[in-house]
Amino acid sequence: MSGYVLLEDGTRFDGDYVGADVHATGEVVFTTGMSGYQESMTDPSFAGQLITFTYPHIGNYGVSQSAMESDRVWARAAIMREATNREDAPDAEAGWLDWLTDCGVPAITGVDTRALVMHIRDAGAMRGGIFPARVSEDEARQMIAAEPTMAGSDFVQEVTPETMSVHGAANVGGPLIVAIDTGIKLSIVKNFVSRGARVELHPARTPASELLDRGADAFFLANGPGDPSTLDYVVDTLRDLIGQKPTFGICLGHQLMCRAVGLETFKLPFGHRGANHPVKDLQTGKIEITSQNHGFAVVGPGGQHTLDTDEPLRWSTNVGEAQLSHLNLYDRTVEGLTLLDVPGGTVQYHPEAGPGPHDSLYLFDRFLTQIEAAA
Ligand SMILES: NC(=O)CC[C@H](N)C(=O)O
Repeated sequence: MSGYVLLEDGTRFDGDYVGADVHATGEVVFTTGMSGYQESMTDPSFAGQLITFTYPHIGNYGVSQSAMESDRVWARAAIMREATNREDAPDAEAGWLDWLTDCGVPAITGVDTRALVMHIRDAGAMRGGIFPARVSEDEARQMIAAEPTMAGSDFVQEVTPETMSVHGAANVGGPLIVAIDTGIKLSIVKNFVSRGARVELHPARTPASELLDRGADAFFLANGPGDPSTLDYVVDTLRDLIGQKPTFGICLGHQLMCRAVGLETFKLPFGHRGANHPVKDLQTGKIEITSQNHGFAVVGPGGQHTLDTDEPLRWSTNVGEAQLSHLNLYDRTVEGLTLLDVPGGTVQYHPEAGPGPHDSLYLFDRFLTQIEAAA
């Protein structure tokens, strides 16, 4: 069956409709990861977005339960150059296209993804959709226009759980990490649990007083979808938590912690999504190849979107001194923050690497050591 991708600026790409026979609208973004298609589709940070895969052949090792980053697909659609439903790969429990269909998620193949990505690179990520050919371009345009823009949208409301859940065994004797679940990836939870920690995931609107009453050894701020500037309710909570116990934030959590200590966020033109982003640790000078998935970033302490220095800038905040810890070497945006007077830090990238290189797993060990030292 034929179908097409339409962007809000009228750009159209034709292809073959696969997966569920329904249309999808949202923000059209691209990821350069060469693997991890299932992890990306089930990462709650992709809520509200259609993923264009730059890797030209998707589905070649199937899907499996162990690659789920949450209990469902959050991305609204997959846009691909070529797709396969291969079911006989060593770890495959199902074929990629059968799985998308069962999950009710539409997808399109045969798309000139190179041209689509170059267009988004030049024009910026924008609203768009995929549609079966029976939907007229006029109807499609109206559906796209009815979609809220990503800037200004709070998608955390959509992905945050209604009730608290606990992960990891109580009898291991490890620390209790109390997390605000703005859409956490399961591989982050697994990284904490495999290091002996217990993790509580709390709904995003849980008041600080309740979180402080949990007897936490540390607080954690998760990844998640949408525009960080809409999440004042989490930032306010955080201001009460930072300084009480070691606090670590990843991606959306980094953006919210940076906001809590006085920095602002802005929308990147087309975002960072992939598993090959070089990041410099400003203290050691070491470069990590990182996994990334974000459309917003933190404005530097001097008000710059991109930093013209490799110095670990320091400035004072409401919780004492802070220091820039990491820098993106592609576009020189802020990649991390260390709090110097209270135990805490953040990274914009994904050390859990689900999917991606394992260069940054040390950050989980470092956090656990920090928790131990503060106990
Ligand atoms: N992976 C994430 O946590 C993404 C954070 C935020 N939604 C952004 O796009 O910048």
